[in-house]
Amino acid sequence: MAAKKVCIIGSGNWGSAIAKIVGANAAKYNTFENTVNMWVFEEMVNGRKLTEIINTEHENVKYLPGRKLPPNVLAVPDLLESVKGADILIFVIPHQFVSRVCDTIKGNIKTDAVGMSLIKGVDEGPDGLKLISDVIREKLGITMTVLMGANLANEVADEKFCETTIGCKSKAHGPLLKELMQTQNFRVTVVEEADVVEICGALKNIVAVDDRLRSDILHGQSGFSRHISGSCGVADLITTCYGGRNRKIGEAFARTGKTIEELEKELLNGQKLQGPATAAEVHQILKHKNLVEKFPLFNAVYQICFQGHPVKEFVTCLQNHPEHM
Ligand SMILES: NC(=O)C1=CN([C@@H]2O[C@H](COP(=O)(O)OP(=O)(O)OC[C@H]3O[C@@H](n4cnc5c(N)ncnc54)[C@H](O)[C@@H]3O)[C@@H](O)[C@H]2O)C=CC1
Ligand SMILES: O=C(CO)COP(=O)(O)O
Repeated sequence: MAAKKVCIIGSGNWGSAIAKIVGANAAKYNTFENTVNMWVFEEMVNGRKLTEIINTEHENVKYLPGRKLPPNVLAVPDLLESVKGADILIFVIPHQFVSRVCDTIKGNIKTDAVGMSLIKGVDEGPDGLKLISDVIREKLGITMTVLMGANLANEVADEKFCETTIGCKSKAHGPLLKELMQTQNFRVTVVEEADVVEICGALKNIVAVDDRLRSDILHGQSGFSRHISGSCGVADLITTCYGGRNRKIGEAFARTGKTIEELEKELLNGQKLQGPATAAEVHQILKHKNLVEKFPLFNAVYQICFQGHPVKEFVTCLQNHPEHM
């Protein structure tokens, strides 16, 4: 069987951490072509192109400083060139950019390529909530899988032990993707319920902004029960609430009174928050379905982030939680 060509679409904090793993596994296993393309949204860093820095110093000095990437990870600034001939496409960009990226590569990828989304976020479709993997599947017509878990990019890049969950409906793709992603310190469980895995990853970011751990995510959504104990479930919720960027900005927002945009610029050096945008998207979806009252935590996060409600008002949403009425 011909070796599979892998392309990573994205090179931010998580994209670069994943490139470290994927590059090492591609070099180790004959299943994969040695060179792994990584699409980089080109920018200048200290007067040099980021792609040039990555390809000479093997480090993404802006988004994952201090950690070396394997030399077989090739930074490619041209999106179409990066995906050319790829059998496995790993999508790992902030969710607000996914539609544009898919529109660009549509018709220029292998029709039998398999996609794996590491993107945590949602979109709004005509019937309500739309998964990002569905956006990609619809736009590109390829088989989609997801990988989500309690994974902080810097810790994964530092090879701290953690687990992750691949959601993959196809029995053929599961072992292939596991071989590509698993290391001694990044342990992969493959499950069939890809939708559950993905929705857990997307919604926990809203809770993390709130800087408090609550279980609203689970209310009335019994389909979650099987995987909630996996890495993609409560473990991810806890991890993000303690150590993630959404938590960091949420806390600074409450302390300083600055806007989310100001804090993102000030504290994240180009990295993108997913929680506030997801809160806004979920709010729209719930509003259209007359379900806002059933999700008081999501609503409170939305009102505090976007409607100027005071942070202290958060407790009101718990005092008036439907469960207590
Ligand atoms: N960072 C983390 O610890 C983890 C992140 N994720 C998820 O992975 C996804 C990607 O996150 P990160 O890699 O951390 O990204 P990031 O937060 O570091 O975002 C910065 C990236 O966005 C790119 N970018 C900026 N403007 C762009 C544009 N107009 N079009 C395309 N790309 C543009 C930048 O070049 C950079 O590569 C998100 O959905 C996030 O929730 C999932 C697990 C862990
Ligand atoms: O998804 C993550 C951890 O699993 C990262 O969360 P943040 O985007 O809040 O850093």
